[in-house]
Amino acid sequence: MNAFKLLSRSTNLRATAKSGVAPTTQSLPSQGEVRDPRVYGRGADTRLQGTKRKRGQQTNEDKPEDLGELDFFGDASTRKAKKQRDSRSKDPSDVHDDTNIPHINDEAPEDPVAGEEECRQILKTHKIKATKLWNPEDGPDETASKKKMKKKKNRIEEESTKKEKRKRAEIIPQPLTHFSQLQTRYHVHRKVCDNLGDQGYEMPTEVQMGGLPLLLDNSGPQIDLLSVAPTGSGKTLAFLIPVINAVKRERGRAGADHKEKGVKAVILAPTKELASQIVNEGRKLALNTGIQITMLRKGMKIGDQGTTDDRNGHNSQKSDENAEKGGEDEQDDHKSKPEMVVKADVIVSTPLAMVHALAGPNKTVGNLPTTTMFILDEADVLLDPLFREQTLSIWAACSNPQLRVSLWSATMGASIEDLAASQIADRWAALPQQETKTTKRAPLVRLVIGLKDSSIPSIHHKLVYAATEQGKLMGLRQLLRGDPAATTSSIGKGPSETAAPVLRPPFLVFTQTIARAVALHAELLYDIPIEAGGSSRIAVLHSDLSETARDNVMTRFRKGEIWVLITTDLLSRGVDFRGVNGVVNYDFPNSSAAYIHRVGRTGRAGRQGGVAVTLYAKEDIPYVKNVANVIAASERMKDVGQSDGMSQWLLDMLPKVSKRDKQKLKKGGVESRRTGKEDVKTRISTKSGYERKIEARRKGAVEGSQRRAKAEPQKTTNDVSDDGFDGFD
Ligand SMILES: Nc1ncnc2c1ncn2[C@@H]1O[C@H](COP(=O)(O)OP(=O)(O)OP(=O)(O)O)[C@@H](O)[C@H]1O
Repeated sequence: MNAFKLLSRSTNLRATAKSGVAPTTQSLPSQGEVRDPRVYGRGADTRLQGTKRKRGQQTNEDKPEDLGELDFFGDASTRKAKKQRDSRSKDPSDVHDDTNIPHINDEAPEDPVAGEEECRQILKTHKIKATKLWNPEDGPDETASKKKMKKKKNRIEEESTKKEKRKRAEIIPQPLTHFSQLQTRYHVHRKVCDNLGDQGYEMPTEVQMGGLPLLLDNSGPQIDLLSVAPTGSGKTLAFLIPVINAVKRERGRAGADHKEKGVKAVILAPTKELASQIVNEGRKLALNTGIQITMLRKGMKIGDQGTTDDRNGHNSQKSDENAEKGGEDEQDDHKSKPEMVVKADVIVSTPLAMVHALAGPNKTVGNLPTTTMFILDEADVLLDPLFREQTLSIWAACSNPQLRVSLWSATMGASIEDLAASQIADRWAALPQQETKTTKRAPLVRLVIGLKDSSIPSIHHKLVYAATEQGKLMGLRQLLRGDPAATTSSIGKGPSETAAPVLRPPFLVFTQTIARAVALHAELLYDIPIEAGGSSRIAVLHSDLSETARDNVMTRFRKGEIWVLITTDLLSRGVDFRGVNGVVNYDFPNSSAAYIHRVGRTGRAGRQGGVAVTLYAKEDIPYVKNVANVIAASERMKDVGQSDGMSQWLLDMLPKVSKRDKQKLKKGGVESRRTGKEDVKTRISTKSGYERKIEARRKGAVEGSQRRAKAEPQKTTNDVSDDGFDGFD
């Protein structure tokens, strides 16, 4: 099948008829919305049987504190305090808070309250697991004193203390099985629920089923949360709904005239693309609520912030590998722009932009005394050594003792969890005595959806051995042609290779560095026939492009004008393209987490049929096992008969990846592909070494003659150039 047949099928019906390309029977993510956005237990009927309640009737069970029999961590005083808060917020005289106005969703389906056993069953079906990592009932938290243990023997004590302390008690939140329960059960502001309905959201995903009941409270989240949920499973809504509702509730209580100034919530994301996407989602949710959500950009300052000395100092440098790793990309030229003061309820930012916004004169660092919600999206990247100092300095700037923190990612290693837990504990320990007397420390809860740090089971994973760089280029060209052979996995044993799903545009291609993405783009630019749109169908996106150029490429890809987008890990995290049919790892990912996030750009919101093809060469073999293990785990979660299989014998044969190799790979990717380290074998080009040598010689000759021409007096036009160079042939 040639590229024309494949790529023109969606641009010219006649061509399809002529080319006879049968419309694909393979289900594809690009075929539009799916009814069931969940990853696990799809199609399961999660209507709660429980004890029926009359339509519109508010029963005691509605209020969070009335989940007494399920109340997994509040003691009597907490429940009583919540009851007082709730009754206050429902004061009929409170004209600003229209909680009392009949809600649009009063026609909502029955919303029975389920018993613990039924909840447990639903949570099990959808692989939702919530555990408390720390709870006021557990007594003083040793975490803060962890740092005092210095010697090795203490470390052994620490381990046993940590294990003993971590009484991981499973908690059973009442799952949110329909968005209408946001109003009937959690009194989420009507306008927020209307906006959710207007966007067509009906059924909560697993992270929303488990996360929203934990975070929704009329006075704002009452817990700190670590949430690990698969890529494309709706984490953004899971943290935006509680934030917007809490700001709206507070506004209602304070009354519009006395709207308290200052930023109420800070959301951090590792890249501008992701931050911009979160702002868009948030604005759609906050429509007509009066809530301001703004993305912090270079040179912006935050209004109404306090100031503290820059005791911590912070490192605001940018590094190239930072950008490659899906890091942020701000240049340090923010000083050149006039400062714009931002006044918003919710600020979304990359760490660097926020650090610059907080930096004051004479090394003072501003603080955010009114911020009570701090959200880290892609938290494992934000707390990775590359960003850690910036992220922790922003966390420290959130000085409000009522601060609630939530961390979100599809991958969150134990070290990140421990770092977050100790940061929360240390922060509490550092609060002034009078604060801790009047403020109750929040429980720390961990919510895991499915198998932690794994890839969604709906994706078809293919590991293809290409031996050399040239082999990878050939393999990619086969994929462009839609050649089924190109997705024949070297270590998979699909039901039959011909059944192996074919990679269809639009798809993403990931390379290790910006230079390689640019080179690959140049190499493939003319592979797509003019009739199918030619070079306009393929583009490259990386952090060295201007903001305008990046926005333009993102828009064209989202519109479906671009079919193949070559990029670096800049787009591997969080960025949501609903209709991406697949992902090609042209260069091997730097870690299993990078693999999970890259391939997670497809198969989002329950879409089926996504394909992930990973090309690997000889130099990648030492690292393949990590990715193969992720694929094997994902295959095991597939429904019976759906699995593409993973040859266990080959898995066992693959060399184990040493800790040192893992760290080296994570830090800079495969050595021979690093910028400036490439050699003839790994450089991306079909020009042979000989051709490149000739070209370089010619280029040198041209430069030499240009230098001589500048040095000598102008010759008359009929003089023959004495360097014998007569132009390119
Ligand atoms: N309840 C829902 N029903 C249908 N679609 C949903 C629902 N919740 C979220 N989505 C859609 O799912 C897609 C992925 O959502 P989102 O980007 O929040 O995923 P994520 O978990 O943050 O992914 P990642 O781990 O890659 O950041 C988005 O297009 C969003 O509109």
